[in-house]
Amino acid sequence: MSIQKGNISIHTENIFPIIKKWLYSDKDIFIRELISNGCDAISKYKRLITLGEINEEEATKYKIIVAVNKDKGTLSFTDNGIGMTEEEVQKYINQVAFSGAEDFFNKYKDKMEENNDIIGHFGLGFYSAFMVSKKVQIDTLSYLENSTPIKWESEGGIEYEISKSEEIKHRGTKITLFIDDDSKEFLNEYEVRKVIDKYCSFLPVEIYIEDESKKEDETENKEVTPLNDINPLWTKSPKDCTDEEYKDFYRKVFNSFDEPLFWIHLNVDYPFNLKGILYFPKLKNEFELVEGKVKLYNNQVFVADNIKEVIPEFLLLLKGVIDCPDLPLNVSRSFLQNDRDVSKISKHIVKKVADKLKSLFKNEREEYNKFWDDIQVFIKYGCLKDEGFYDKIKDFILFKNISGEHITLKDYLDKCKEKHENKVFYISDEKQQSQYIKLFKEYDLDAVVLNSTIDNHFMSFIEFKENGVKFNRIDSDISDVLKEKEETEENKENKSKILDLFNEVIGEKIKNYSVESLKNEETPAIILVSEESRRMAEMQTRFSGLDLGMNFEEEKTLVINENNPIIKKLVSIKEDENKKEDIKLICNHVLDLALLANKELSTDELDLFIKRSNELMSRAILL
Ligand SMILES: Nc1ncnc2c1ncn2[C@@H]1O[C@H](COP(=O)(O)OP(=O)(O)OP(=O)(O)O)[C@@H](O)[C@H]1O
Repeated sequence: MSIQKGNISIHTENIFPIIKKWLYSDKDIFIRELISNGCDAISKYKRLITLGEINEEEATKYKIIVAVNKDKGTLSFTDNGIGMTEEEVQKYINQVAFSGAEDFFNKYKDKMEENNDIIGHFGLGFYSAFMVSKKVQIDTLSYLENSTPIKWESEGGIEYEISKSEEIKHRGTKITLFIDDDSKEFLNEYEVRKVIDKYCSFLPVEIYIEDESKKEDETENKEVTPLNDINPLWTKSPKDCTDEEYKDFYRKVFNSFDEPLFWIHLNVDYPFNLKGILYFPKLKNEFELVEGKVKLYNNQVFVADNIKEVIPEFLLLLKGVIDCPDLPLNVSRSFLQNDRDVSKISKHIVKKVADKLKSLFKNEREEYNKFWDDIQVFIKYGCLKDEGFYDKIKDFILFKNISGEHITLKDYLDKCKEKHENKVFYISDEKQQSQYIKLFKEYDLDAVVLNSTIDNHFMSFIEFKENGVKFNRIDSDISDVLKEKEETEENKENKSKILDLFNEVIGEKIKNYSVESLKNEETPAIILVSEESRRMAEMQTRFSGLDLGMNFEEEKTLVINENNPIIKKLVSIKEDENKKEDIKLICNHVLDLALLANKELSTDELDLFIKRSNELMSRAILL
């Protein structure tokens, strides 16, 4: 055949330098594009065999070979797929591939200054080869009988030359890139491997890498294994996968040493195609949350991590892989945002997650209880982000109670209905509130542990969603709950004596006083803080510097235990003039001990407390 020359039909002469500059940050995608093209060519060939159009050659091993050659400055991609005839090169390379580049340019030329995260999702296909090459050469031989091997060459992507190829002897295509001086990293086998690992780890055709500049003896005894896994676990049917396989896959894909708690294998054929595995990792602390990663694939080709248009934001705390062949993933993100199928997929994923939680709750409750501490932050976050998710899983939300059991809100409310209807008592700090927990146990009351940062929001959210339900911290006003018996006249009189005494000695330092007969005689008094005032005060601290219009202080009640021997004694010596000083010291000390058990004392309060303790000791010994 004679040599043909031509001009690629590109109207915008300077399109290439612009695209090249613009694509700079994502330029490694050309490797993904060229390998995917090879993979497509092999799939097309296989399809023709299935259709009976061609007879399968014996023992064909379909593969793509990526070869770096530092000496020649080339990087090549060879496949044994369908190949191209001269007409096809004219049509697909000169017209299709280049019109793709032109479309790209036209579509985004107005957005040149915007961020460039759409670039990786726009399939520039074959044209992307020019991002790193000064010259690109195609050698191809079509599967059709008596085809002529074709060589296509272009420097700079504007002009091309077609001639007969001397290089290619077998069916398939070899794309050779003569790497530009500013892209020399792609002549490094290790660098190329890294990019293949990133994008092509699960491509359905085996990929091999060779370094042609290495001497024969350097490569001789090396075991040749493909770089990718052509049958990743998500492509298998869930019933054929073992737990060990799921865990291995997790460790391999996410380079994690930890074990996932459980996983969901997504396998949808209708109304859209979706396959994938979502793992629930152990999330011991809230700061780890940012590490989640959901990798999105399009027919086993990696597209991007964490595309929030497809995967609801809160699920990005999980780790996983999603393969959506139906998604137009090579278009811009703004397109994805407005695509109805995309939002359907996202809803479907949320539903599957909810179904899995339900099934664990119903069928593996013991295990579910164990997982709860690890997944609770994720679930609560999900509920806050997506009310629909909350509605689906609200009956499977667990609360750990003071006996260490995991119960649902309904369990709790049913159990406590008689004593405090619709009121949920909670513990925000088990150590600090231990005195109150003890008290609750003595009274056979229950409280739940809600001690992570997200719990404050979560409680308000449940109060908003579940009409009438109120959360009260365990040290909030519990006097009603503690009241056990009817008051007698004698009782009342005694109470008012105690109240008078404390009012007189301590006065307005404490807003409210109350006297109760607590079961445990040892404790002289406890402090209770009104739930509302505490929430307001906390909000004020959180938004410190913000003027909320008034100054919120915690509203405290000192609950004095009339059963305590010290309190009893105080009442009996109340009128004794000689004991006035002792009474004052002890009343103040009772208050400080109660405050101390509730929260740390302020510096001034602590100062006074220490002074008084010393005085009390010296009085006990010296008087
Ligand atoms: N290795 C190959 N073997 C056979 N045909 C190829 C090969 N590479 C490219 N082609 C042909 O050239 C066409 C254009 O390729 P290009 O990568 O630009 O676009 P595409 O693959 O169709 O779409 P995309 O933009 O998603 O990559 C392909 O559709 C295919 O017909």
